[in-house]
Amino acid sequence: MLALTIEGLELTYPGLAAPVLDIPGLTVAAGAHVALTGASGSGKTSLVNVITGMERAGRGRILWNGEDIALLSENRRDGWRLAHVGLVMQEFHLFPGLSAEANVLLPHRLSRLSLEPGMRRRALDLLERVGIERPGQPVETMSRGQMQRVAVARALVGRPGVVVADEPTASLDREAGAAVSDLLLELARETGATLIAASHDERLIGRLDRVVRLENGRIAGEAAVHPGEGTKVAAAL
Ligand SMILES: Nc1ncnc2c1ncn2[C@@H]1O[C@H](COP(=O)(O)OP(=O)(O)OP(=O)(O)O)[C@@H](O)[C@H]1O
Repeated sequence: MLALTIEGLELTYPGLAAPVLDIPGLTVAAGAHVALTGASGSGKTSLVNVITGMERAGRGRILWNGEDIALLSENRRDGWRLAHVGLVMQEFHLFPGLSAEANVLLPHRLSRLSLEPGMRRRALDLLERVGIERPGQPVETMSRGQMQRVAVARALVGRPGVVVADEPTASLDREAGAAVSDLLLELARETGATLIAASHDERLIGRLDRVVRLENGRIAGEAAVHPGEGTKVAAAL
């Protein structure tokens, strides 16, 4: 499990008057379950991109268990991400022409000569737990909600130290959204993974233990959440 410390983060794009992210400091304890909330355009996806090393900030330190990923070369950052981060992005980045099962295993197949023992069994188990009945189905023939569930299974198969999810329930109906939230939380607990989820979904936010709200790229409020009070806390921030 990984702890995150952000120091002096600034992300700026050319042509914009103000930084898209301006976060002097933020810490997330190892094993914490944190919701990132905020209006559309407040910087949630940008923050997800920076903390996972997909975007390099102009300024600041992004420390995971003390290691500043901002200092790593692109190759080393890619390797670090594969080893430690389970990612669920808004665009799922699944490979058409491959089955659900092959998509779940693909990042690990690409990085290693052979899969770790048990990985294929775990992939099938995760797909079953997210309600994918046909693991052999090509992903391009799946509904958006099914693709989202495949992306969640892919993020979790390698038992990452941190799971970072950007709107992981956005394409799902109530029932499927609840199943994906359950799975994210169950697996994070099982493996002790830190979970950071950008979300508008009150049912997911309500089950995490801390809410951080962004406004114009800045932290506008944060609070611990007691079981069952997430919606109230998120609304009050
Ligand atoms: N490559 C870019 N160049 C310029 N501006 C950008 C770029 N990427 C993001 N932005 C701007 O940064 C701000 C934050 O965007 P971001 O996608 O992080 O917001 P968000 O909170 O995730 O929004 P949503 O909830 O709609 O996904 C927005 O004003 C967006 O237009």
